[in-house]
Amino acid sequence: MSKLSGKVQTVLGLVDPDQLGRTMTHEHLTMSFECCYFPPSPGDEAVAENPFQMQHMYWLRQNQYSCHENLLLHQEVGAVREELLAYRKAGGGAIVENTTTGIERDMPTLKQLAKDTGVHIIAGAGYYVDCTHSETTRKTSVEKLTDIIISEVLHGADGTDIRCGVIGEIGTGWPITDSEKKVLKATAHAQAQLGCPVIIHPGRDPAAPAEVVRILQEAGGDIRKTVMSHLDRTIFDNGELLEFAKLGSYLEYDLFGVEMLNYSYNLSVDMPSDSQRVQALAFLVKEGYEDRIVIAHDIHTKNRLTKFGGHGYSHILKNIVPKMLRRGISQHQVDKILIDNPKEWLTFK
Ligand SMILES: CC(=O)NCCS(=O)(=O)O
Repeated sequence: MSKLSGKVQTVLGLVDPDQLGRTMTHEHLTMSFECCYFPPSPGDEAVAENPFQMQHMYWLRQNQYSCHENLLLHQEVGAVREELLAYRKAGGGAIVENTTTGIERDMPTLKQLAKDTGVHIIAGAGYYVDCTHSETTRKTSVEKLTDIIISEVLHGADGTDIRCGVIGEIGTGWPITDSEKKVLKATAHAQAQLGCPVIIHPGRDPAAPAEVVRILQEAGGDIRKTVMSHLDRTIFDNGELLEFAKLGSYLEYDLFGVEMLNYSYNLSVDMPSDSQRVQALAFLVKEGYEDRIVIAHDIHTKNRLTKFGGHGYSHILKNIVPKMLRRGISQHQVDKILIDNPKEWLTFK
């Protein structure tokens, strides 16, 4: 049995799973999303150059990916520190920081934030989507990628001795590219050796989550210990959702706070509102999946911080939990979603 077994690995070291408390399973505290810049519509260029003004706030909320500066979350460490202190005050205990190689993971800053705020921070190992893979990553074998991921968990990431406690978010698009398939296989191999949690960013197609599960399973991954992220922008039909749920992964609704008319990355998608997200949770609970649901905000742009008029990391605790209770999800079920399920997932086998 490894020394990780039965523990959760935070950036400050191993902790007893009961110490975590309420946990957001998919956030970012410092990262760059420049890789996914989406040019503004003709005529909007001037606003996009100077978006952080009251009269531009609605535009920014609707076009968060069309402004370079908005994508540089790593410039806001001070604001994030304040937010984490507020998150603790609101009853939060832990945050899974999903920034992987390709979107500027910053392990020393995560460690400092954990020290400064008392929030348990669990960092992610592995690689983001194909367009962020370096030439070296593309040429690296599955075996070598597996070794790198394992080393990020056992010894530390990015030349530090600060260790990751989860693999992911592992980025995939649609269709899944060869390089992404290689990373998925390495993820499954590493998970089989470490008994660790995994979290996946699927492509924007209803078939994408199940295809990822198939690849992981074939490579020996543990689907019961895997979170499928971003279901709110990926599977819209309740029948398809139940079909996917049967495969056994954790089901993550992680875009709480995002309400937009046009989803730049897939205009055929109608991004749900927070009310619709709560309806999806209530549906899954009614269908017996209360042990498999996890939730978060996936904050990855500046405009979503309270400093810039956004909802911040405490939105779920302050606003969504009361709404869940009003829509028939019991306090016991809320606690499962926020405390017990993340704890089970994050504990090494
Ligand atoms: C950082 C990240 O991957 N966020 C997800 C954005 S998406 O629009 O839900 O794909």
